Amino acid sequence: MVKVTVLGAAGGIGQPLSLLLRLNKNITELSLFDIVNANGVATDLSHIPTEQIIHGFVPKSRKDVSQLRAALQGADIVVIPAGVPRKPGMTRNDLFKINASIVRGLVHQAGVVCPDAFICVISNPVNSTVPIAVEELKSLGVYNPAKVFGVTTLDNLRLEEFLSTAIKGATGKIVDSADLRGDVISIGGHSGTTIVPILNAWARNLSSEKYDALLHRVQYGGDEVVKAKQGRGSATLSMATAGYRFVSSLSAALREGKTVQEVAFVNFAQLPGSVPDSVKAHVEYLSLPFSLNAQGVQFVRFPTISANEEKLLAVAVGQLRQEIARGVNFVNKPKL
Ligand SMILES: NC(=O)c1ccc[n+]([C@@H]2O[C@H](COP(=O)([O-])OP(=O)(O)OC[C@H]3O[C@@H](n4cnc5c(N)ncnc54)[C@H](O)[C@@H]3O)[C@@H](O)[C@H]2O)c1
Ligand SMILES: O=C(O)C[C@H](O)C(=O)O
Repeated sequence: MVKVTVLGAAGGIGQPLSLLLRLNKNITELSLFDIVNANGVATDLSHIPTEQIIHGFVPKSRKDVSQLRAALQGADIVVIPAGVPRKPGMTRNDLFKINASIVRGLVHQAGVVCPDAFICVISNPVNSTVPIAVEELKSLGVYNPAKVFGVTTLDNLRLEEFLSTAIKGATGKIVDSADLRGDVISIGGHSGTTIVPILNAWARNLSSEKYDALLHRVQYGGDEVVKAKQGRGSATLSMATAGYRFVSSLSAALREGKTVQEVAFVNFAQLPGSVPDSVKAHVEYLSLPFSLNAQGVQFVRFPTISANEEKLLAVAVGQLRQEIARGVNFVNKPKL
């Protein structure tokens, strides 16, 4: 049995993500929570014939946590796309003021109700909201580094798709983006220069101009969507696809007992792995590839990277340090 709870299920990401999760046979129960309309979304999805149990939960008042707790009861996986998205001209860090408290409040209840669950944070700024989740779980004494993730899968989807397109443009070769999965990966964080695409031998297909264009597109793919949506939000459908890819991997690990390979933003400091001391000296969090089973992350693998990618990572780490510290301080600031 695998129960998934989506917090923010009625939103632009929440709805298509919930639809995809509704169709996944490894997920036996789907619980949808939002401050608005989660019952409507759950009722709509409940008409799709599957064996899955589905329920929607909406708070009865501003202070009511009973519905959130009911939604979280028995959850194996908690996915959090709750919060505000960007508008043109904003950075992800501009969302901190609102989303930090939302994520902290939701993770607090998850830590109380389902402390063993996998926690998957989608809400931005991921580089700060994940440290917030971690510090909140630490304060409750239920933190398990093997089970808390920032969902950076969209950076990998973008890299696979944009690289496949760039190779076709540069060489005429057709490379199915599915064949790039796992071979090219975005590491680092989830914003601008903190995103570091690792291309392996595929880099040889691109001139330096084409490489620079690809790098910019992967690092600023989010801005491309925000601009195109003209004030009506940020990536939702591609993000739902990305979130689904990540959650379906976790579900397969839980239901089928598989060991899966995934990439996400993790606190690697206490996890077994091959992260070099030169990186560990600066940050405790990075998006990195890892193997995962039903107990969580088993081994974090630091990929082989080129000299140029090393330089990009140094820039990423400098920026990440500040964004991680902002999240940590938000939870640990002294109470006045
Ligand atoms: N990690 C990524 O790669 C990635 C990609 C795209 C978007 N995002 C982020 O995901 C978040 C959501 O984006 P969206 O487009 O779905 O926004 P949206 O506004 O369409 O949906 C957000 C939903 O969250 C709900 N919500 C707000 N406060 C809540 C609370 N306390 N409890 C439960 N639900 C609450 C809202 O009612 C709304 O339905 C944004 O922060 C966005 O920046 C992250
Ligand atoms: O760009 C955003 O604000 C949303 C998301 O983080 C993305 O990468 O598309």
